[in-house]
Amino acid sequence: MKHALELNNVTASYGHGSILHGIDLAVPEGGVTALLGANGAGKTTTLRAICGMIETHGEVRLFGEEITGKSPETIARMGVAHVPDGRGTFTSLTVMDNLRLGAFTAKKRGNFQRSLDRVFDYFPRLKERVGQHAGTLSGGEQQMLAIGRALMAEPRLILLDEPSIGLAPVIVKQLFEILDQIARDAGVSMLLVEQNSNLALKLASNAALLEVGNLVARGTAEELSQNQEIARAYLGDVAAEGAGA
Ligand SMILES: Nc1ncnc2c1ncn2[C@@H]1O[C@H](COP(=O)(O)OP(=O)(O)OP(=O)(O)O)[C@@H](O)[C@H]1O
Repeated sequence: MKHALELNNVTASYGHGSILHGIDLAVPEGGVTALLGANGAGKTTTLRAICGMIETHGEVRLFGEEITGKSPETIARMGVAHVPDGRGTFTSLTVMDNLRLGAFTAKKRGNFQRSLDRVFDYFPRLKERVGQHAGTLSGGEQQMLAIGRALMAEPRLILLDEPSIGLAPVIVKQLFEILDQIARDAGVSMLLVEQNSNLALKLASNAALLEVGNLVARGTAEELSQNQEIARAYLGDVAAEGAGA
């Protein structure tokens, strides 16, 4: 199987003591992989390590090419788009200007209008609000904008950090349907960090579980859903009753 992303024995730190203790992880090309784990397990840190934002050792490969130690700008230009937790949109800029900034790394490779049309197809709400300041959007709209901005870069891999956080269940449902659509037809691979494990495992084809900086389980989303121990710890009682029964 071809991999969009591979992490081999990756350690990462914020300067004192390692947070990731030698993790191995793979994201198959064209699929969604969920990275699960409790608060503080190191999920966000893993995404930052992939993006080149923190000190990282071991081997990070993007479509086979080693990117360990490269700058965040280089990694972005190589096709990685990061949608951070907290969304990271520029609140004082309009929706359109945020989308323009997203296209910055795609200038040579892409077609601005085609990308914009595609983003508006996925998120018609953004088209209705092109002139509005991002800071005045609802939480769901801001998340749409963050994902739309990532798509403007025409990425090969999107790293999504807790897209569901702070959103009402009905908005989360809509958002995940669109993510599913994007994964199916945009030819992009995704690594999805989510606290909402049930939701993540429905969208993902593969999943991995982090516990305090160690990767303790990997497999298909179905395998992880069926694992009784994981179901008890991360998926709630109902799932635990169903798993392994
Ligand atoms: N900028 C930082 N400087 C120092 N330590 C940090 C920094 N950011 C995170 N950490 C530490 O790294 C560990 C992993 O944090 P991380 O944010 O990666 O976890 P997480 O799995 O994403 O958790 P959550 O689901 O709560 O966001 C935590 O112990 C945290 O305190």
